[in-house]
Amino acid sequence: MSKTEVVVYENPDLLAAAAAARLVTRIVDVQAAKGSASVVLTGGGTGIAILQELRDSSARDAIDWSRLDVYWGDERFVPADSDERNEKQAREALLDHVPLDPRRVHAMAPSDGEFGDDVDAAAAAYAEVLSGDHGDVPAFDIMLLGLGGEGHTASIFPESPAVYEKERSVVAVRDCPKPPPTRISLTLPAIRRAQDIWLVTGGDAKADAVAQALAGAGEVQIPVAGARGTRRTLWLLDRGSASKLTKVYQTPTA
Ligand SMILES: O=C1O[C@H](COP(=O)(O)O)[C@@H](O)[C@H](O)[C@H]1O
Repeated sequence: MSKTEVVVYENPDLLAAAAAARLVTRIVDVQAAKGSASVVLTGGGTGIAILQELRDSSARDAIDWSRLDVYWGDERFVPADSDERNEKQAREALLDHVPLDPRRVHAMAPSDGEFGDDVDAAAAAYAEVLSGDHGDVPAFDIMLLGLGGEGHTASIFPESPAVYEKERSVVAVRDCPKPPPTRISLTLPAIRRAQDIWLVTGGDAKADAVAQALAGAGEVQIPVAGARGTRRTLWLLDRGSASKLTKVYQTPTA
């Protein structure tokens, strides 16, 4: 299991800008080493702010966008044109502004897509997308994950059926405490296939969950505690979300 690293930025804007810069560097390094790279996106305020920062950064041109696979860690099961959809927000923030290969953008189905409102079928189809020809969930190069104040990550909520899932890589999620209630999510076993997991979040409302996860809480109560990469587990926080940590972590000056 990878060591946990924590970096605390002065404010949410700096956090988003620094995470975007880190993304460019990591994607370029992986592409140089292997030819192509894969990234798993998150929804949520910080996740989308990072994509906006990347769109506005001239360094984004260092990435070979045609050799990048894009996946999602979770999706809200709503119509394709809903503003709540993580894919729509990511497209508006970044994906529609860069020359990605559309065949390498792997979105989860919306509730008005080919599976209609059958969220189980949509989740099973995404599991097939992940397993592809090799039969295994990819060892994603970089996975971005946000978290909720009660400790959820992706759409895995505390004490919910999804947090107990050991076999499937993708599940349908119902009755979420946070709207919209129906979602699709990678499971913790699939999340733990990622090489790098970057947990990105800002604001005081996340401070308890961050502190509990980093203090070693169990993943059933605090699912984000179960998100660990095989190569690296990196928490990128702002002062608010880090405010209940007892240990002093690295705070960059710029
Ligand atoms: O609903 C979701 O929320 C979380 C966290 O979002 P935030 O806006 O509170 O930071 C996000 O990680 C997840 O992808 C999304 O579906």
